[in-house]
Amino acid sequence: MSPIAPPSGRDRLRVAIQKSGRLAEPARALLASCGLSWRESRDRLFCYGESLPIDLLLVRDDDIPGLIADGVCDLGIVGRNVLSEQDLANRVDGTGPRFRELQPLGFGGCRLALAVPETWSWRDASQLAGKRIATSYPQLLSKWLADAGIDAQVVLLSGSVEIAPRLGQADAICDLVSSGSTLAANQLKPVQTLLESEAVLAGPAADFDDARAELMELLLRRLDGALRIRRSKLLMFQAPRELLPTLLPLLPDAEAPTVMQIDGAERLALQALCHGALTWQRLEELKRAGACGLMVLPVEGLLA
Ligand SMILES: Nc1ncnc2c1ncn2[C@@H]1O[C@H](COP(=O)(O)OP(=O)(O)OP(=O)(O)O)[C@@H](O)[C@H]1O
Ligand SMILES: O=P(O)(O)OC[C@H]1O[C@H](OP(=O)(O)OP(=O)(O)O)[C@H](O)[C@@H]1O
Ligand SMILES: [Mg+2]
Repeated sequence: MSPIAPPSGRDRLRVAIQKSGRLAEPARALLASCGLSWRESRDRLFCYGESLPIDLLLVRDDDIPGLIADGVCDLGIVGRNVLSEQDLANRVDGTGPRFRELQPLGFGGCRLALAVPETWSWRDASQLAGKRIATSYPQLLSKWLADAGIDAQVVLLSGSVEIAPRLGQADAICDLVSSGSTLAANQLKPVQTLLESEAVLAGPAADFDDARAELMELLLRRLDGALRIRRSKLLMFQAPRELLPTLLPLLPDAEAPTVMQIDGAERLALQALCHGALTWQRLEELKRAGACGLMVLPVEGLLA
């Protein structure tokens, strides 16, 4: 029997991820950091789970919600933008909800935004009334327009949406934005965010009632740990003892630091596990407040 046939025994978990594209490598790397390893099929479409009974199916990202809904896959890693669009479509045609978001995964960040030509002077969304808006996300756009009480025409395009105003196909667009450089290159400006997106773990609307429930719990627990480690950094620095009350409030998302005395009692060496973003700005603030020898180290493992 081919390993890609729909699973008959329900003692393995099948996770769909993007075969190639923006989410492919980060999805695989995240699952590998949860201790999963696989043996790849010759056609590179299926990866058999070796360390755990969790297999991968490598597909187009747009197919992932449908594969979950049809029970071909148990879970999937896909952008919230794709999941929400297909969820709305299912709700509109009366077949949904058929899947749900289980866990945001912290990569593939972007937003679905309305953008208009740079030459427009933008006041508010009522300016879109009667206009044509090009998008690959007709459900999300139509719902947003309906909620805002705006009557506009949705023009469906499957790609290269940003060029539509220049080609005279549309007056405005609604597409994914990350750095904003594609909009700028097409003389467009973002004016309204419809959805903040990132890659998410998706699963079926109903809970599993067999061995997959336990496997899913295990995967969610490991994902939670792996994501926490990714966000965590170990910060080390030295400071005069009397500056401690000034420095500690600059570490709001740190656990209680380990404090060691050096040079008698006057100088301290500190190490703090920080769970938020340790930006350059934050490090500069600490330095200005008297910390020196600042060092940020990645965390490889955490066991509370
Ligand atoms: N500019 C961006 N920055 C960050 N994330 C993005 C960006 N554009 C898209 N994404 C996210 O990555 C997902 C996959 O994008 P990609 O361009 O690889 O998709 P695709 O071309 O539809 O791939 P496929 O061939 O699998 O259908 C998007 O659905 C979105 O969630
Ligand atoms: O704000 P930016 O950083 O410029 O990113 C936004 C662009 O990225 C995505 O396209 P992608 O590069 O994946 O091309 P494609 O969708 O046409 O394949 C998206 O559809 C936008 O066009
Ligand atoms: Mg796609």
